[in-house]
Amino acid sequence: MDESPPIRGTADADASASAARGGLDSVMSSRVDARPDANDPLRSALIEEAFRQGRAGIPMMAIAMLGMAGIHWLMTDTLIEPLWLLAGLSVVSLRMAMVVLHALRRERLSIRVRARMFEWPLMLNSLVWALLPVLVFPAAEPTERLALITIIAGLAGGGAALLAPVLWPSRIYILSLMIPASIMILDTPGSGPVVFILGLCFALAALFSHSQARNALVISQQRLIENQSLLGEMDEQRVLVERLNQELLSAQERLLKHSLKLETEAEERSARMRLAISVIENTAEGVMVMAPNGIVLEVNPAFTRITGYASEDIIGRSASLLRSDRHDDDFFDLLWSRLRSTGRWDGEMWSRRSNGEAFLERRTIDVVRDAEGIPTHYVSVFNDVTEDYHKDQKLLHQALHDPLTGLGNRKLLLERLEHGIAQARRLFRKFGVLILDLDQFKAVNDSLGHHVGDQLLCEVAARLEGRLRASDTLVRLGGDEFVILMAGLDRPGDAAVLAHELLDSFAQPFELPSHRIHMRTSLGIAIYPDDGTNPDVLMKNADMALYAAKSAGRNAFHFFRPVFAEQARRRLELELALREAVDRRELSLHYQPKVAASDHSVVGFEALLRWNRGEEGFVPPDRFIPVAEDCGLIGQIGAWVLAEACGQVARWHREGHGWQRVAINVSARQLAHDDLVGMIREECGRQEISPRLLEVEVTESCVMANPEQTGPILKGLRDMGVSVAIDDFGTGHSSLAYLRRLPVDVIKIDRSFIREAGEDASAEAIVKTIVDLSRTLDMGVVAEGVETFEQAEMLAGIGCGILQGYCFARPMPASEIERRWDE
Ligand SMILES: Nc1nc2c(ncn2[C@@H]2O[C@@H]3COP(=O)(O)O[C@H]4[C@@H](O)[C@H](n5cnc6c(=O)[nH]c(N)nc65)O[C@@H]4COP(=O)(O)O[C@H]3[C@H]2O)c(=O)[nH]1
Repeated sequence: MDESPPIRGTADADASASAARGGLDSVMSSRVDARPDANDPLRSALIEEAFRQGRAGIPMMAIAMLGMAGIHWLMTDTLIEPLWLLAGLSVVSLRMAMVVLHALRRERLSIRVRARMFEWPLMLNSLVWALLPVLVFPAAEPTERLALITIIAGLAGGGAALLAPVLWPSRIYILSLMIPASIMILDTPGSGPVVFILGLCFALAALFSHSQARNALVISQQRLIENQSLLGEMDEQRVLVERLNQELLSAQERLLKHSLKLETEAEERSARMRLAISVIENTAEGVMVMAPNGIVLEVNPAFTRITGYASEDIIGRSASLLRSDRHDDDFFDLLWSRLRSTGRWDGEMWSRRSNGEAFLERRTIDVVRDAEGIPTHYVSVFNDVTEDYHKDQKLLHQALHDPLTGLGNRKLLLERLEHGIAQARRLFRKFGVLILDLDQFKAVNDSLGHHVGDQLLCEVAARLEGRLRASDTLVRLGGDEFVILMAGLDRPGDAAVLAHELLDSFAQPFELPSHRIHMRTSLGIAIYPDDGTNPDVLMKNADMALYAAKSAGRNAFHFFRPVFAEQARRRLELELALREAVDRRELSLHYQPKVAASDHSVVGFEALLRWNRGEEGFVPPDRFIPVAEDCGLIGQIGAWVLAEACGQVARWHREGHGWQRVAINVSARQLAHDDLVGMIREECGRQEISPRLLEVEVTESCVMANPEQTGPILKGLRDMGVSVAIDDFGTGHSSLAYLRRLPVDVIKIDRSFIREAGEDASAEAIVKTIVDLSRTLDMGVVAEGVETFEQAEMLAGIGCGILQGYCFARPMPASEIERRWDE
């Protein structure tokens, strides 16, 4: 068989059809399938058509066979016809089986197999038909032959149409029917040659009509295929279009969603933008946006509020307009280099407002860059911290300065000391520390009130400051203590010069709004590095020098001497021992009688404190009482003295000695700090003795230092019945006006006057004056330190009623008193 025409696309379908119409050759060249797996839709369609037409032709074929065999068999009654019929029907069955098989398995079979399934049974069928004339004609009658050939011709004609889908098997089929029959009829008498020729002609006509039918079928199949292909393509296009439509729809949907999202985002962005703008507009911090060249592009209202520049005054101008002269170029170089390297600068800087006023701002500058990282803007956010700065400065000043005088305080002193020492060490210079303490300042404070005391301190501070160099430092340590640091000393003598000047400056009284006050001062001086190389040691040594100056009689200055340290050490030792002495009961009271000048009878006793340190013997009260006063032990000791003396008075009274008063000594500190009146009342209550049996001796200097404070206390004592005596009278500077007003019962003339009275007429005159004074003031008078009978006589002569002294008895323990006076 020839090659079947290739399947053409839609574009050349018409050309293919005309080619098919154009000639038998082209049609003949179409065959069912020459290649095993050729994917040939035309061939496939022709095979399909062949099977389809076969479904109608094959039953007809079976009927024709039955008819032919039946007719002839009835006439001849031989076995040939049944056998032929059997063979024929077998072939027909085979073809039918192929038809069914094809219908069922068509999809899985190749075109070639499908073609063979149709062609080969057809060839067998052709053979069966070719045998029929050969088997039947020799014995058949002429009419019978004519009838058979007519039927055969009919079958051949029908096959020409029905077998149009296949080419050569159809032609073989037609020729197999017509050629044997025509040949076998040739010897038929009469009509044989004519029928022979007619049979050949019919065979040719059948072949021709088969070609025509096939040609038409091929063309129609091709068109059908083309149409189907077109339909398929159309379907594909439609599917494609639908898919595209779907994609378009979903793209539209996505686009819609995206645009909605973009719209939402744009709305959100614009809302955020509005919010950001409103934040920037309303923030308390100044905001300034600058171009990379420093030109201001935008500012917010806070900027205007802080700097005073309205936006129209600053926008378009250089930000350097705000620059103050408080930073040098190095500052700004550092700022820009930090900004360039890190993208941000933050810190504090001084800027200038539009009115020229400098202000401190805490500023952050950020670099804004584009996608390529090139700076496009600088955004500066700042707030005015000038007020905070001034507050901090004020706090710092407060932390380092004395609020009353405005001078530096202890903290500043330590800072300056450290700095001064470091500097002196570096420059190999000396450095002076002068501690200054006002003499009797407490008296001013107590007598005139703290307000006046404060005024005095301010005046003192101002006077001291006026005497110092700028390089010196003056601080107030607290109370009435001042410290001067003298930097850059060449020799210690320079400090002495200043000390002299300062002492001299105190010669003039201080004029306060309501008072004129004479005030003196004492100074202690320590020199770096001679007297110490660290602040603590220098301060301690200067303090010791001050103590020495005060001990030496005040209104003086002292340089530190190592001996002071030794004295201080001993003092400290004494203090520690005294603390233990109280616990160890090393303290005791001795009693010295007071006698009547008239008959030397005992009228009372003075209780005098004794400290027996065992192996070291008795420590004089003059040594340890100032220590007890300084270290605060005097309160505890005084309470013990009071209790002990009251207890002794109670015992003596219980024992019926009948002695009168016992005097106890009370220090200035006890008067100032303890509730003396309450203590005595309580103690008398506890011992069940009358306060009238007690006398309190207070030194004249203590009373006169602060008569306003001591006056009420003494009055309280007197109101209770306690007798009040002024001790060491004549040594202090008693104001007669005060003395008159003070609630005093007894004046004790200091023993120094008594001692001198016998030798010095003026001393005797003083004693007489005091005695007269006491009489005038209606006070008792006691002469202490009476050592001789001459003194006793003289005192009795001038009217001194009571005498006390070694002349009569030394201070002695209570047991000794009892033993001597009981005798
Ligand atoms: N040269 C000489 N001295 C005589 C004579 N008669 C008495 N004295 C001494 O004179 C001092 C009198 O006491 P004061 O003037 O109150 O002076 C006392 C007093 O101010 C203080 N004192 C003594 N005991 C106490 C006490 O318990 N409390 C307080 N706060 N001070 C006391 O210690 C000072 C010294 O006391 P004392 O050493 O006991 O010295 C006593 C006494 O022993 C004499 O004829 N010649």
